[in-house]
Amino acid sequence: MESDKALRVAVLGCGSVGSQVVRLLDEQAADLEARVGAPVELVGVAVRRLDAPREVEVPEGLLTTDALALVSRDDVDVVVEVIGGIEPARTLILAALENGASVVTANKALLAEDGPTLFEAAEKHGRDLYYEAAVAGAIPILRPLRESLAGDKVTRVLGIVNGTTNFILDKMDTAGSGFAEALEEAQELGYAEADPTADVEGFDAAAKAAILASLAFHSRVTASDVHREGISEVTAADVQSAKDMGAVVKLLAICELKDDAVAVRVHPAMIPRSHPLASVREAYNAVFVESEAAGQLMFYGPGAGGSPTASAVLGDLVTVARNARAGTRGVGESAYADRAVLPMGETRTRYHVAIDVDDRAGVLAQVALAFAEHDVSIQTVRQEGRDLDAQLVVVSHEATDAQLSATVEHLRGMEIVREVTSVMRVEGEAE
Ligand SMILES: NC(=O)C1=CN([C@@H]2O[C@H](COP(=O)(O)OP(=O)(O)OC[C@H]3O[C@@H](n4cnc5c(N)ncnc54)[C@H](O)[C@@H]3O)[C@@H](O)[C@H]2O)C=CC1
Ligand SMILES: N[C@@H](CC=O)C(=O)O
Ligand code: NA
Repeated sequence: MESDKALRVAVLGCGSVGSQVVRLLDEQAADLEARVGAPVELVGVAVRRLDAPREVEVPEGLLTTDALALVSRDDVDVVVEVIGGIEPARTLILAALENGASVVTANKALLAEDGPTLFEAAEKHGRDLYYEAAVAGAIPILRPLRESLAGDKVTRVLGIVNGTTNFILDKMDTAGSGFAEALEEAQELGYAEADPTADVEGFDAAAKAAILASLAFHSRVTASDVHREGISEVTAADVQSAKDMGAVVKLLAICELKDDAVAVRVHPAMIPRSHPLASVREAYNAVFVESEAAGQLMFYGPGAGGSPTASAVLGDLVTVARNARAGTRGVGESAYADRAVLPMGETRTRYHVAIDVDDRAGVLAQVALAFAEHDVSIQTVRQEGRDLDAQLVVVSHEATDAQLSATVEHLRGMEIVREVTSVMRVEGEAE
């Protein structure tokens, strides 16, 4: 790119995020030009259907249904990929890089599945690949990990990284909404993925956890390395059980460095209401980063939605444009540490278990014995009597996940246990 020449941008996909990118490119044109030092010009928008209703008016002549032809044009400097999914997004990004364009993408699914192929292509062709929007929407979290903390040793990343599930859990907790009703609202607000199963079953959060862990621990972590549980099995009883013990249910992504290995997991967990993550409402996200020298850092903001996500895309676009004008590239992949991935069974967690039992003498002792047999120590027990049965709510101390799940299986097989009504991990001490 010559110093006074416009930076020419192609946008792939004009849905929730793409339409807001197109809007901001138009509305902020003067400021973008001043910040980059050259005009930022939209030269094409690839869509699936020319006549589909859109949230933004795309200038005459810019729409095309041939995304491959658009990225293959020799006058495109940057391709913004906001189609999502694996294919054709991967083919289009690789074609763009091969053709000499830099790429800005929000596609966590692709980065978590096949990031190395994209990074290697960017390296090979000497182009930038930026993806701040892929994790926690508008929140600047990848750039801090990649750049600001590059001199520190990150040991843990913990957060709420999926807006849709946080929105649903929040509505279940505060408004008593049903799951389906809350999901529909999240979809209407543009938070959910094209297939909301990706949100609800934790795939989206797992992809983000893989990206966070790769950057934090300088090692390649893919979606398949992440232990994943979604929120489809979180019941109103779990939400109530959490309430009863002064806690709230959140879908957490937890990336930890254990000696030289990494442990990465996504699952619902109960956290105390006094914990900072408990106050993360609606589609907001929050990420805690712990590092040796800096200590604890917290990043908070809108984690989903077209406009917040477009903010992160535009930020990357400005960076890529500045790099291009300076004839340089930003930092590439840093995956020099080839770390093993710790199996979930070896990860240390705590469990909350609610059990319906016969209300008779010795029951509590038998339940305590079941925990002891698996070497799991109990932190608290609460008992509520009913007519002929009782509910015991046990919160364990930390043990391996394998010990804890074996304890639950043991309880399920006991004659005095009528039903295990709620099992959930517990995270975070009250702050
Ligand atoms: N919506 C959000 O809050 C966030 C979304 N993202 C990511 O941003 C990307 C886009 O997400 P959304 O805008 O929400 O999805 P969306 O489903 O609203 O938009 C995607 C658009 O791409 C179009 N498309 C599909 N195949 C195409 C093709 N071959 N050529 C041209 N257009 C095609 C679809 O018709 C649709 O309009 C995804 O990777 C998503 O994971 C990231 C952060 C937040
Ligand atoms: N579907 C995602 C969108 C942002 O990444 C979410 O709900 O967080
Ligand atoms: Na982000």
